[in-house]
Amino acid sequence: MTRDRGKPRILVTFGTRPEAIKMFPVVEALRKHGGFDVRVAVTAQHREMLDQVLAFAGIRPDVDLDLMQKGQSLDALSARIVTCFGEALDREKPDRVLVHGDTLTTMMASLACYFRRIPVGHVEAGLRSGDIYAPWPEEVNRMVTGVIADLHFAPTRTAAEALIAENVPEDSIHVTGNTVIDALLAARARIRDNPSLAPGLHALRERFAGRKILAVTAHRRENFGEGMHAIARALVELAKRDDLAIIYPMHPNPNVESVMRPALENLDNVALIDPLDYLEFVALMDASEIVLTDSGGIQEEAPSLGKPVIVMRETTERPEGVAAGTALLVGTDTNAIINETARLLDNPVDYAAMARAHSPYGDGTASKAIVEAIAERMGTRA
Ligand SMILES: CC(=O)N[C@@H]1[C@@H](OP(=O)(O)OP(=O)(O)OC[C@H]2O[C@@H](n3ccc(=O)[nH]c3=O)[C@H](O)[C@@H]2O)O[C@H](CO)[C@@H](O)[C@@H]1O
Repeated sequence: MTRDRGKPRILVTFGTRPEAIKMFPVVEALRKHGGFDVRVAVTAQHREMLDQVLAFAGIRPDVDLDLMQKGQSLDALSARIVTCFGEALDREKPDRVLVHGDTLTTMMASLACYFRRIPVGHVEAGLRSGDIYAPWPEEVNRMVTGVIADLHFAPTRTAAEALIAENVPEDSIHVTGNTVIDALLAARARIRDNPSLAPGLHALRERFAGRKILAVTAHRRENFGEGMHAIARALVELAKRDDLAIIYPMHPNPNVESVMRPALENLDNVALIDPLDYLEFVALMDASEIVLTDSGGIQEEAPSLGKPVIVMRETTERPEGVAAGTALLVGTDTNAIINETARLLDNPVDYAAMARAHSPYGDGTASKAIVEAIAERMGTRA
């Protein structure tokens, strides 16, 4: 390991697909700045889906802890992260660590930094649902990280206010927009320049030509059990419409598969497929009429593409989309999912009101703002 002499070392860390999507623009912006020795450490809390994003972003991690194990419990995984990431810190000796969001990687990496008095910058800080069990365990993961971090990059004013209400010093909070929009705009530009980059969708688009596409994802832990069954029933009912096709890239989780496969597998106008590469998923959202999801990141992305989002969750820590009129929080009530989707499909005025391409989550400049704030705090010149 060689140190880029004289430059402060920043270690960027993440472990899951959504974190990688939201952090690769930050890594790029730090490198572009030129004043930092930039290193990347992945815990690989999710292996395959993470690797796909790393390949797309052209990032080769400097440290790969490869921690994923089958059926990992939250406590065993937490213990492995704090121990192994701590050892990596002792080798890497960064001047600052950047973490993202609300995973176990986020919280346990922050804790390992705290034990060594290494300052932590928290990207996507200040999201709160107000309920420590929904989403679980993410709400507490991000709260603990917020207590340790000395730089908080809040994607929106609402997130900054949540931090201020928890007595986080205002001068440590920067409202930057969400880096997911930086990633999305980069991905969309790449596909528009070169549509052959998203080949997986061609066959599906041909199969469903003339139909309106609903893009669906559902895999949140809070929805396991009855929530998943209720979502499946709604999709079965919607699939009876012959003007529709449903494309559902399904998370490889038994709690999802065991419900969705029997319900949807044999329906003609439903494609239950493997998770898509990021570029393909962006192309799918772009090609769809409405997005139905319980995902966090997708609630942020779809409005930038002008797609109404039906959020199949009881609470959201992303209320900005609902307030801006681009997302509807419908929960997992079967009838509510069916009725709201049908209303949008059948009522062009309601649809147009939601589809106004307006994102409350930023304009694609979040990473640049984050790097400027770090450079200012560390007194680093380009
Ligand atoms: C409580 C909560 O909301 N927590 C969130 C949740 O993240 P999420 O719900 O956003 O996660 P997903 O839905 O898995 O990912 C979404 C991303 O993946 C892309 N995508 C999707 C389908 C596909 O087939 N191919 C893809 O490429 C898509 O465009 C988007 O960018 O957990 C994270 C920690 O795990 C948290 O940090 C985050 O707050």
